[in-house]
Amino acid sequence: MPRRAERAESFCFRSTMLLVRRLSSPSSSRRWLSNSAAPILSIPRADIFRFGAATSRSTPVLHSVEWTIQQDEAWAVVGAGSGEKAAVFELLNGHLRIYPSPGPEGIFPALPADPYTSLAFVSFANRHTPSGAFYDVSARYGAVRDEDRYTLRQTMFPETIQDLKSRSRVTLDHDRLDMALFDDLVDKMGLRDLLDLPRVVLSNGQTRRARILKALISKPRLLLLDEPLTGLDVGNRATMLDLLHSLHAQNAPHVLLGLRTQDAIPDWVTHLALVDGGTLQTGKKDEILSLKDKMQKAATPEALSGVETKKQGDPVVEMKNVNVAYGPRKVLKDINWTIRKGHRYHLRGANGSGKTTLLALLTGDHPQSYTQRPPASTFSLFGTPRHKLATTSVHSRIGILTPELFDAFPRRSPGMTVREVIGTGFEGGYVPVGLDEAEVQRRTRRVNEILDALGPNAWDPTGSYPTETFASARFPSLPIAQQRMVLLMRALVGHHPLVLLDEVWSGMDSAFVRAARRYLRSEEGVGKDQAVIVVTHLEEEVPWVDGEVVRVEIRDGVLSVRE
Ligand SMILES: Nc1ncnc2c1ncn2[C@@H]1O[C@H](COP(=O)(O)OP(=O)(O)OP(=O)(O)O)[C@@H](O)[C@H]1O
Repeated sequence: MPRRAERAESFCFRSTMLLVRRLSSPSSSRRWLSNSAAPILSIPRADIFRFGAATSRSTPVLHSVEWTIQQDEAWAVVGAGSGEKAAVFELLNGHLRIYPSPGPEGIFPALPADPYTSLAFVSFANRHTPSGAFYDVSARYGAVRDEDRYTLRQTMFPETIQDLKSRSRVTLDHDRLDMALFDDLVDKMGLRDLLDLPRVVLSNGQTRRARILKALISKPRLLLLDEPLTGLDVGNRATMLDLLHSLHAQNAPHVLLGLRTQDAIPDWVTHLALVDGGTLQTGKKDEILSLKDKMQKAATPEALSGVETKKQGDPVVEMKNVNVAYGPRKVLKDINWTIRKGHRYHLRGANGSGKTTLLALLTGDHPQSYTQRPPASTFSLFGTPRHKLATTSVHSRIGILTPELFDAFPRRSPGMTVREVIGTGFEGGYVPVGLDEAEVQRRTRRVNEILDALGPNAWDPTGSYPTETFASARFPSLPIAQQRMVLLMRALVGHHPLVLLDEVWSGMDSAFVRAARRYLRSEEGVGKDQAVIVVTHLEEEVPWVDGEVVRVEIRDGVLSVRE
């Protein structure tokens, strides 16, 4: 019997078709595509430059691009480097210069004269926080800012809220607004129960579905979705793919996906655009797949010795009967879990099942981490009851990378250098600290060691990116995949007793993932005196294989541990 939440979040193809009929019904105020026979996209043959870069002297971002998308085709852009895939989406969003110029008719023959008013772009490959400003990772648990109180429903219609108006990326055209469509999509995307909760409390997967919903209710003609499945659990992936397929089949809207080279390609995708080394190979799926296979080397983990999964190793964390509830809403229920030194854990569970909440307890960021006390419950970290530890002391003993930390990490221009960012991992803070000379030397050695292991040597295919250039680059100026890698180095640099890695692979292409997995499997990466928890929905992203890893699963807030 499927669980209630699963039933609520699943939908059948038939009901999707009803929805699609609504999306494409004649009562819709506008037709989806202004010219029904013309291609969606047409770039005859061109080089692509940044605006301001001289054509004669600069290297194009993408060269010799030749790409046509017909209305009955379904395309995915597959990127070996997320920076390069991002460049393709920049091109489609009109942020790059096309040479020779496509002329007044532009590159979207089937879209209206100003195509960008009918195109929506949602990316999960890149962070979407607009400024480099710091925000509080724990805001979700305390609703510290006024805007954190806005419900999901309110943020869907920002024009109803004065101070959200100016921040809305997707502006809703009232002419196109269709409440029946909104209601249908809310049900099909399993968001009904969440509509009146503050937007900030939504889990990652819930937030991602909400962002796609927001784009769809603006009724774009063309929907660009970069890595839409990132962070979605297996059930929600299938649901989302079915929905996108049905919408695409009716051109309501036409959907173009962005995928990483290691991602599975949906069956209904007919054509691929493979971006690699500044070139874009376009064509039928099978032809391009054979090229892709050559690029993607097998990433099967090597045999590993020394990792324990038996009930040995001193406890790093002990949880007995730990609970988290918001009023009547119970999110974690009687959690019993001993996390031990030397053990590697794979934590999984459907979207909204409680994984992030559990991690927020472990980092001490969740206010209810204080309230877990005997006799009702026990919660100790590093041998001390949590309520007797200062949160900063907890932070200084945990190496961590999560989507929330990735978004929150300061990026105000010009920002810290890569070396400085990695160095902040020793203390777990966000800024470098003053130290005595011996400690500076020790830390410098360790930072150099990790830069050798996970810097450009490990993932730059050209071999021409000096580690020192990378180390002194400004963190905010790096492409997203490299920023993730730097924050992974920050999480591992201090050899902390507990390492928490939540969805660290999103936005990372296969070369980065291979390098990171290899390092995590080595003694230099994480030692026998450390416990590591990896959170991912995808088995292939777990660095360890059966026998090396303890499987931990949360279902609706109930945790089970399989040693
Ligand atoms: N302050 C809050 N009030 C009410 N519900 C909350 C609050 N904070 C979190 N929740 C709910 O708790 C549940 C667990 O959220 P959590 O982020 O831990 O899920 P998750 O397993 O990490 O999901 P995902 O895989 O999508 O990241 C969600 O349904 C979320 O909406």
